[in-house]
Amino acid sequence: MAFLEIDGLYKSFGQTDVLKGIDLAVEEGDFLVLVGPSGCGKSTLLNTIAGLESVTKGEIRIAGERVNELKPSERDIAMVFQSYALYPNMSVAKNLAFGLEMRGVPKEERDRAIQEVAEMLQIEKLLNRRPGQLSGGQRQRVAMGRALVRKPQVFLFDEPLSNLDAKLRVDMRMEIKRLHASLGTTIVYVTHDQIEAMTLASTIAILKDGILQQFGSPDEVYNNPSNLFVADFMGSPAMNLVPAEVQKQDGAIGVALKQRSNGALFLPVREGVADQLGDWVGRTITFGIRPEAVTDPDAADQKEGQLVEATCRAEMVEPTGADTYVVTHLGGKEFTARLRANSPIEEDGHVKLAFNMTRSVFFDPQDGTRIA
Ligand SMILES: Nc1ncnc2c1ncn2[C@@H]1O[C@H](COP(=O)(O)OP(=O)(O)OP(=O)(O)O)[C@@H](O)[C@H]1O
Repeated sequence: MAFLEIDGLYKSFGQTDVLKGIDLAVEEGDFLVLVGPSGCGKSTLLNTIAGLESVTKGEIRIAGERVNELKPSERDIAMVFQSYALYPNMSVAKNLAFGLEMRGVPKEERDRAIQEVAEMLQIEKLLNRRPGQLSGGQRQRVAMGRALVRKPQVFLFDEPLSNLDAKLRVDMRMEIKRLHASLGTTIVYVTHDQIEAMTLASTIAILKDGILQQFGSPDEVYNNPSNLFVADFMGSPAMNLVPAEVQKQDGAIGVALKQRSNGALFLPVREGVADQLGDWVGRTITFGIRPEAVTDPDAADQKEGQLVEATCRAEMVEPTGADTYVVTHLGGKEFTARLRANSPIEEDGHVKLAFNMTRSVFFDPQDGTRIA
């Protein structure tokens, strides 16, 4: 029995079906991130777990107990909202204490809990201020503190970092990760930011139009996407996903990617994939490979793979400091390779690339299902 279980969950608002049969289960101490584009139903799912929205059909269980009929206050959860939802007229200390006071926790115990949490979040010096006298990052800490003092069974976070600037987001992200590591409490966290999802999650649930697309570890969803949507959604810069014709050349099955100038680049597929692509010879599929799997032929992380080398035209070169992104044109689309910072690019703009076919994926272009 998992700690948090969601079985066949449906949620409709009037005629609008928002969640369409969600099944998932996480263990105690897991960090589950719900990710997906705007409007896919992430917040609605979180709100049903919190008890802020009723369930149309299906069941939610926490620690084996059905919670569908329980009020939010009876579920032993604490939620942190994007808007922080602090009481503007109360000091930080009072904001932290309020929930405990409502539950009748004695003053001494309250003070101890507040002190502990304030230290943990480094907000001891702010306890007498009001929310209006705090920066965005400090408000966010207080909002987290208010959830932490309650020591709930589950924390729910709804896009807690989206009002912060880029640098602060990264800092707070690390802080949340550290807190989770030290507290070990189960977390369900909503974001539309796939980098946040990758860095925080022990398990990721990717939603689209109220349907779960994939449920797995960050490594699984990144390296083994179950469909075209997940492949495209996860990763920045995005996976290269281009049309390619499956061909048989000299007995080898491979994909042919149209080049801008001269014909097509033929990439034989990795071992074990040829069988799955057999039925597709002569037809077009969607070929996917991440930019970091198209790189310098002698790059260290390429050693393990089945490499196919080719010379391509660098149409755009983007040095980022740590790496250099080279954009070429394959399959009629822009195609990005990630090279070392100092990789040689020939004077006529050509560059030698190694395609690590061990890391390639193949999709049905009609319905986006994974072929291999
Ligand atoms: N109370 C409501 N009544 C009617 N429709 C609603 C209600 N709440 C949400 N919806 C609709 O449900 C869909 C999912 O909304 P939800 O807020 O869960 O999406 P989300 O994935 O969290 O999006 P975002 O990232 O933009 O916050 C949207 O189309 C939204 O308009």
